[in-house]
Amino acid sequence: MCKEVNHVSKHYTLWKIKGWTRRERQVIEAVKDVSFKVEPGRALALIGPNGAGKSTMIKLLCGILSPTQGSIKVLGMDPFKDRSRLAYRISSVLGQRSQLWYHLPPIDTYHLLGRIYDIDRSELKERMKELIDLFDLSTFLYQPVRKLSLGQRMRCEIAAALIHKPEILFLDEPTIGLDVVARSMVIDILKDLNQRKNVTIILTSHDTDDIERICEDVIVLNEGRIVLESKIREMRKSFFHSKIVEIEFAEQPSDWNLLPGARVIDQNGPVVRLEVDLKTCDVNEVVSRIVAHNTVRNITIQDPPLESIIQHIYLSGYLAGREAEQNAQIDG
Ligand SMILES: Nc1ncnc2c1ncn2[C@@H]1O[C@H](COP(=O)(O)OP(=O)(O)OP(=O)(O)O)[C@@H](O)[C@H]1O
Repeated sequence: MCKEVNHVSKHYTLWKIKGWTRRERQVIEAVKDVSFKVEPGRALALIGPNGAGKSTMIKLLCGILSPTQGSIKVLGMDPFKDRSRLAYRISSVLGQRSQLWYHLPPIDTYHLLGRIYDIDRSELKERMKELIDLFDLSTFLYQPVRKLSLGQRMRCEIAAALIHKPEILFLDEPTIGLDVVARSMVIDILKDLNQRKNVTIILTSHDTDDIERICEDVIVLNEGRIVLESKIREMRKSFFHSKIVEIEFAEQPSDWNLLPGARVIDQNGPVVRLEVDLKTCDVNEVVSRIVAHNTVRNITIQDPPLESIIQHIYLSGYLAGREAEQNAQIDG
């Protein structure tokens, strides 16, 4: 087992100043009784709306925070207590915590990290060459980090995280703010690391494209609790109760003759997008009726985007959480 999280909760305590002399204690339950396991070599996405507890969970797994309750084992160690021993075997790229020295060029950070991780000089040279080629860093390797673009900096940051060949890589929003090219490069590299080098990846992202391209497993958090733990493929299957039909009419449609269960979600001139609820109607029947009454240029039938499934899960998780809280209040 690569990671085991057992009934973990994390509370933050805030003190609100009330007047001149009084302080009021406020406890924020960022993670509530969370348990899950991750096998080596997997790629797991932690997703959820703002404030769901994703970053807190990543910080708990890296040993930056200690749990208020419960226990965590990463590679057989307690990440908080064995943080320095574990640091040789894991790595993290967390948005606000840069490993790169701001006023120095990335190459200097790489040499420094080589010393920190006791990497042999010739091995470090070889490793740096590999990473510089992989992330295409050569043109800005000697420029101070403060002069790099966001995309260049993120590539340098991930390369720095990989210098000691970690077995697990934690990433908090690795593609945020990157342009299409830099983003695609980062995604391809992470995917490759996971699939070919067997590096376990745990990431948080708000981007469904990142999630689908890099990860096979997903945990959805909402208000600190797990609301769904699944393989992405299965999540798609079990939540797909609709199809999206895009029709390009030869001229403005006169009679769509829509069945109950089909609804227009978007229209742009002669191009119309319908959502068909598969529980109440048959997509083929919807299409045949439209074709029988109109001249049609093109039809495509697609699954709805992963984003809409995730929205649905957030909403149902949110409602279930609210219901549980209300029931607890009534019982109490
Ligand atoms: N250092 C802190 N002190 C107090 N409260 C905190 C602290 N860090 C996070 N929180 C609170 O804990 C909850 C979970 O925050 P967290 O950053 O883990 O969520 P998140 O899912 O990563 O959110 P986002 O998607 O916005 O980054 C939020 O209510 C947040 O305000």
